[in-house]
Amino acid sequence: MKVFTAEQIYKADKVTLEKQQISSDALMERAALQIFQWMHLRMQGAPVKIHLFCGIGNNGGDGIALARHLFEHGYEIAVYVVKYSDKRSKDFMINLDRLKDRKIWPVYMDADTDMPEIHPNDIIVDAIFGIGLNRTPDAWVAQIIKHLNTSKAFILSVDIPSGLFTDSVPEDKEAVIKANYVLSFQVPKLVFFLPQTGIYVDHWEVLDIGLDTDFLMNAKTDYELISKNEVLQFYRPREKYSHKGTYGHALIIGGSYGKIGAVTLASSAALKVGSGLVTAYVPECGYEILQTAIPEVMVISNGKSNIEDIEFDLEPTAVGIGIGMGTTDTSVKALENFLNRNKLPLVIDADALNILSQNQELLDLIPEKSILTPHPKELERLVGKWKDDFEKLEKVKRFSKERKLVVVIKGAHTITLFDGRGYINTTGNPGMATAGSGDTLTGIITGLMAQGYPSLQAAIFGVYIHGRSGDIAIEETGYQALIASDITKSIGSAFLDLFKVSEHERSDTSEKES
Ligand SMILES: NC(=O)C1=CN([C@@H]2O[C@H](COP(=O)(O)OP(=O)(O)OC[C@H]3O[C@@H](n4cnc5c(N)ncnc54)[C@H](O)[C@@H]3O)[C@@H](O)[C@H]2O)[C@@H](O)CC1
Ligand SMILES: Nc1ncnc2c1ncn2[C@@H]1O[C@H](COP(=O)(O)OP(=O)(O)O)[C@@H](O)[C@H]1O
Ligand SMILES: [K+]
Repeated sequence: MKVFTAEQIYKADKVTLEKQQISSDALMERAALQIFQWMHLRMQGAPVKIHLFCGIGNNGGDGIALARHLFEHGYEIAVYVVKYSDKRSKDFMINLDRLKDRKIWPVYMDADTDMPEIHPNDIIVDAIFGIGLNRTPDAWVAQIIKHLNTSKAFILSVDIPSGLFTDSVPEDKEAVIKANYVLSFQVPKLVFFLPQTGIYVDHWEVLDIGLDTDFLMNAKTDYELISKNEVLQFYRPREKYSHKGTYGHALIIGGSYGKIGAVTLASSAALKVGSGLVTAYVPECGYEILQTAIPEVMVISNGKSNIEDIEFDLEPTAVGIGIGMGTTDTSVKALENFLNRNKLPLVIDADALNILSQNQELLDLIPEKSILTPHPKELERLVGKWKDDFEKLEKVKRFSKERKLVVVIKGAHTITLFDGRGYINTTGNPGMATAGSGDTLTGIITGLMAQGYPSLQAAIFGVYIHGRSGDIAIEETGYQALIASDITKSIGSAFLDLFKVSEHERSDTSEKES
């Protein structure tokens, strides 16, 4: 699913009005009806008080139109107009008149109005600001937002939490609605997925308001959301007359005394995603451990106490390097010598990333389309500090484009960047914030590359499968007890899940068939 900028949404809006020959008021009505139906389906007329806080722009207009539908279906409503400006939008006015025609009189709120009483069991509809927010709300509006946030009532935001910009981080962290649910029109917004702004969105859902399909299909976006649909096209089935040689040979290089577990985790994950052969290259201390822990993995030991040189006479189809290998001078030399000889695109993680950060000239030796998988600290060492999440994305985009590398920014929503475009993952959970889960990811991506998945696909698909495996694993373990090897154990279920049809999709099909 594409992620549009605010400009693209306004453009889609304009194109839709022209192509469908409808008024902007009709589009607002569609939007309001969609929200109403969403609420009505869940509430079924429940006698819960609904407080609608509306601004004076089109987001406010949506809220006012929604109030009318709720009223006509017997819901108990209270409508507030937050008068943060005199420039009321045309469609806001049209809908306000419709409300007054039904003898509903909103409470007009300005800097002097007392805060309304809200019971924790009430529902709040937040339609104060939408994607048109262009400066920090005034202090008294921020006060209202704080009041709503502390009310403990369920908050449903229309389109975007009020106070959240679409392209920057809020200055006043308190002046943003913390939404329990956001109903976003047609497309999700980038801010739903970044650590500094995603905290304002507990859950989100897209409502189809019938924007022009051609525009939506053809628009080029900087970001794309990656769910099952997007990765299914990458999946490569197994061939009947294939053999293990068909599925490549993954080589995992890393480990040091006390950190052989990292290589063990990565190697078993590479096997579990289907790599035909997997070899681990480790220092002497890792030899017996690996041979005992995973009988399916072949092991090469350099006979030394650390990764001092990297030499082997096999022909891997993909190499994952860096996990647990340390950053001593000997490891640096070993990496440099290896990079001088290597031609294959690599998966580079952990200590190999740290070595590159400290010896940036080595970056020139990395083959194009290699994959870097930094967590936030490793990323900072690599590209320097950033002011906020937006600057981080721009910095990494530039870095990845200049060097023609795939960069996987790990986090709650891992973002894979390549060639100026970002792919936002939707699987995974906080249970995965646990030792070794990154090593598992390195193994998964290397295992996919070994089978011939092009590097960008291997990264996007690997991140998806890693997160999905974690999601399946917590069904058994819960968040706290999830450990990295549980992720690996669930990789098989994550592959099977790719082809499962959800209840939701099944009912869609049967509706179409009947
Ligand atoms: N294509 C779509 O997605 C549709 C969008 N609609 C709604 O339209 C919204 C956008 O509407 P608008 O462009 O009117 O913008 P908003 O309703 O977000 O904001 C209203 C106006 O307030 C002004 N403003 C911005 N920040 C302010 C501040 N801090 N203090 C005071 N004034 C401020 C701006 O000039 C802005 O135009 C969307 O979020 C959505 O809810 C729907 O009505 C239907 C279709
Ligand atoms: N809160 C979270 N939600 C979803 N995924 C997470 C979360 N925290 C961590 N992860 C995932 O777990 C992995 C952690 O990687 P990393 O920090 O390198 O771990 P380690 O170094 O212990 O192996 C990443 O793939 C990251 O996306
Ligand atoms: K809003």
